[in-house]
Amino acid sequence: MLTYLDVHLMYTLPVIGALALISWPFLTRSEIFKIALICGISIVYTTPWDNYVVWKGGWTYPEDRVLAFIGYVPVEEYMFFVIQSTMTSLWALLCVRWSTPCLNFNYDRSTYLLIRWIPIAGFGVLAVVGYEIAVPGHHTFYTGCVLWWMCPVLMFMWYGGGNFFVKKIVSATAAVILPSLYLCWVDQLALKNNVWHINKLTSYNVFVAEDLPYEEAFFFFVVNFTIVLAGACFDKARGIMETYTSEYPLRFAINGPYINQMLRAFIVSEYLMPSVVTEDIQKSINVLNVASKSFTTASFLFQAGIRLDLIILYAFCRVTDDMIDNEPDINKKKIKLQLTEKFINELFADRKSDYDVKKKSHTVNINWAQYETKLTDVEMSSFRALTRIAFYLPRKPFYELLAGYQWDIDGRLFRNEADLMEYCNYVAGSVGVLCVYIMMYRCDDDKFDLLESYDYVIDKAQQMGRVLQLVNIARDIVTDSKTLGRCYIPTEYMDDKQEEIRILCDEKNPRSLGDKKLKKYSKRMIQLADQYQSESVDAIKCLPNEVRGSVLAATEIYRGNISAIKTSPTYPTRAALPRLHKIFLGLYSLYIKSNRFIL
Ligand SMILES: CC(C)=CCC/C(C)=C/CC/C(C)=C/CC/C(C)=C/[C@@H]1[C@@H](COP(=O)(O)OP(=O)(O)O)[C@]1(C)CC/C=C(\C)CC/C=C(\C)CCC=C(C)C
Repeated sequence: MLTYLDVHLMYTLPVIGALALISWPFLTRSEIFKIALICGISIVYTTPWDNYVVWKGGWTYPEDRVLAFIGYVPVEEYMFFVIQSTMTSLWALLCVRWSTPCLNFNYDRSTYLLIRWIPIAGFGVLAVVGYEIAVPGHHTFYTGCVLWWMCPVLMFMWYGGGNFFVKKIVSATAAVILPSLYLCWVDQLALKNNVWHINKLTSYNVFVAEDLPYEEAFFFFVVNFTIVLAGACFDKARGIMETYTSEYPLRFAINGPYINQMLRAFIVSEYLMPSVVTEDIQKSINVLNVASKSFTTASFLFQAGIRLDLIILYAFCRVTDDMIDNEPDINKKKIKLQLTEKFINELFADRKSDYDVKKKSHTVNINWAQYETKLTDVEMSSFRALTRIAFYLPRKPFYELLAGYQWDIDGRLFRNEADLMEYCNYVAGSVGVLCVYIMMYRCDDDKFDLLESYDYVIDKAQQMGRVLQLVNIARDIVTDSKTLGRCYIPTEYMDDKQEEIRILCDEKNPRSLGDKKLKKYSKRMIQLADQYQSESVDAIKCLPNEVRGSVLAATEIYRGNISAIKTSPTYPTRAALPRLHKIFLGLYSLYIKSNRFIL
């Protein structure tokens, strides 16, 4: 005999367990808060309704199939409120987390208002109709009860989150449909086994599948739609706060002021916010997508707020690097570097020391006119985007990055590994430090602070940056020579220094060195990278919990280039792992390898 508890033990709880296992790397504090909030609201809002419907005979439970009743409803039914909310929210997380929230903002006023008000009017009418037809004992009762119960909530949520939901319609629909179909199947099983009965007098007696009254399917779809919409409202509010940091300055925290800010962000219409911010972000994302498949793949493993700021930082680093690399005239290169330095000076003009950071966003006085004439659209966008996150970043790493660019302009050669490491520190150690600041500020724990381990972590983040830069150099010997006439190989590695430098930097014909030599140089730098990697990787355990797996995965995906070099019989040009291999490497690091930093 199947009982209601068996239904949970066999069909709902194992699914929640499996979904929790799959989604745990993405279950940040704010995601857990969101799910808990949805569960809490669902218990409070559904309890009186469910008791009312059972009292009026909408459905019944044989006493021998349930543990006990609280009011008119069995305890397993109360459990179900939490189970359905959790199951659908976890599944929705897996469906919708991949896109950057601000890209789902609708800035067009007229379509925004139509998408907002037409469904709200529809829900309003349905609520009234539902109330009218929810006559106890009548076959319209069940349908009517679902309508008057859910439609007012949908009206409220649609006001703030409807447009956001529509922009994510494909993933949001998948989030609604699959758990609804699954619950229909479980329900059908329970109905067949007499775990509960739907009253024939208060329903239409229309069956969508064998033994499954249409009202049951309708119920699951409507409730799951409400749960996914509630999640979308939360994500929209967070997206607004993380995109418009000046207007919404508070960091994530579970307290009154933050929740108040969140409500404001939920209510606000996206079209009232400046769309240029999102356009800048879109351009930064394009820069990343075009420039680096490794970091594009890795970026998806971070929660939306951290991902966004990492992308902004990436785009700034990439365009400033390209501004210099792609400019053939040496004098123009210098002018571009000066311009970037001027911008950094203006951006950090109010800092008292190299590592001084601000707690809240504030207006920065930048004379944009002088940049507009000299920078391209994409460059301007990445400069502007950085301006919105710079308040919590220190200035020193930016100056180090510029010092690295200066080395490139000067075409400096590296005599030995010490020179190589110094360069790597400038261009990538600096980036490692900035990544740590982003993760500290944007993580879901406003109390998180590195305190005692600060120097250690910063040191190791620089080291990890150096590791990735070494991989980059070991991979790009051919491209650096051919496109830039640059050689980053320490000259102490070379048998005939002058000749090889001539071939690489002047002749730009790296292939004439032969695969054997190119591979030899590459492998020496990879060895160095591996040694530093094993020294730095342990510091990951000092980072906020929610980013540990993602940081490991990001660095491992990039280091995957090493195996692409090693497994190639010749020295490949820009060796890279296939996309699927990168995804596998990322997931393996995220789920398995990172456990030693988390457990
Ligand atoms: C997930 C994500 C979007 C991350 C972005 C990280 C980021 C901001 C990278 C900046 C990249 C950049 C363009 C820097 C300019 C100098 C430069 C060229 C550096 C090389 C990067 C490679 O980028 P590229 O565009 O060439 O990519 P492809 O090879 O074409 O795929 C570098 C190799 C530097 C990268 C260095 C880091 C990302 C720092 C890593 C360190 C941490 C994350 C800290 C870890 C913390 C501890 C405690 C260990």
